[in-house]
Amino acid sequence: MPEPAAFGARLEVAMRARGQLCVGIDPHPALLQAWGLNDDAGGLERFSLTVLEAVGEVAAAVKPQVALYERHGSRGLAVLEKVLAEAAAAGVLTIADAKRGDIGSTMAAYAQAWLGEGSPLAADAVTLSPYLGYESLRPALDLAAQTGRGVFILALTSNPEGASVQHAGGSDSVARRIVRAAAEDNAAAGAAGMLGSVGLVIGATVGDAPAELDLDLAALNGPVLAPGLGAQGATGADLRRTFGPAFGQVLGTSSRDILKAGPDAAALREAALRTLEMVAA
Ligand SMILES: O=c1ccn([C@@H]2O[C@H](COP(=O)(O)O)[C@@H](O)[C@H]2O)c(=O)[nH]1
Repeated sequence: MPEPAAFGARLEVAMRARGQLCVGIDPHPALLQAWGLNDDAGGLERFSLTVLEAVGEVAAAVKPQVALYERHGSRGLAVLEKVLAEAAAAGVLTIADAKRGDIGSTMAAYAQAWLGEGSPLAADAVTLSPYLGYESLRPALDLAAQTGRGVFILALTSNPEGASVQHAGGSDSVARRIVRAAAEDNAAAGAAGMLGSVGLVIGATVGDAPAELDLDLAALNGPVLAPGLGAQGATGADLRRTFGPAFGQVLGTSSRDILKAGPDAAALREAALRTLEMVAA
């Protein structure tokens, strides 16, 4: 069977084959120190490539946290370019956690950077913030569709402060409108029986909010990236309770809880496998 081209289909195939786990690559200064690495570009590279080597064959995707590369300036971004290229060569999907969002003309430039063919920072998917208006993301939605890449749009974030914005609006909350808009984009693209490439971010920590806000995740027909496993306190049982029948669309994600097992690659891999078991249980 030829490899499906669109991101949603590629992610669905990876989740079926490997399970529903994305490992976050978050080179926090404290983790670099705990691994005996310098808080510089060299440390960043060693950290990131070790994580990739350890989990690249067991995770459905990896998610570099862009902020933690940006804090090292151009050298950090050069490391991120290398990590994205090595992940592609290793056959693991990449989600750049950049949370980009701006007016349309600037959004087009962000889209070219993270989703453009031949861009040194292009990932398989990027996280986007819709809080300048869902339609302001259109350049990224269009380019992702053209290049077979994907997006994850913040709907209900894992941090407690998110609710003040995302739950607002009564029975037709902000989050509900974002879910509906993403569903319409996936429906318009027609994913031929596979997940669409417009995904959402809904934290593993949000409890009953999807049901309380009447989010129609079946109609989304797209992937849901669920950060918050481990360090933020959420478990595999939380994922099942929060997402119910939509659990099959969910890609749980964990960073610090797995990364603290390093620098030994075998220990990192074991930590990822334990998290995978917890998600699957
Ligand atoms: O709602 C969100 C959106 C993104 N994140 C990001 O995921 C990781 C979580 O790291 P942990 O160490 O597993 O807590 C981090 O990069 C966040 O920026 C999120 O947590 N919540």
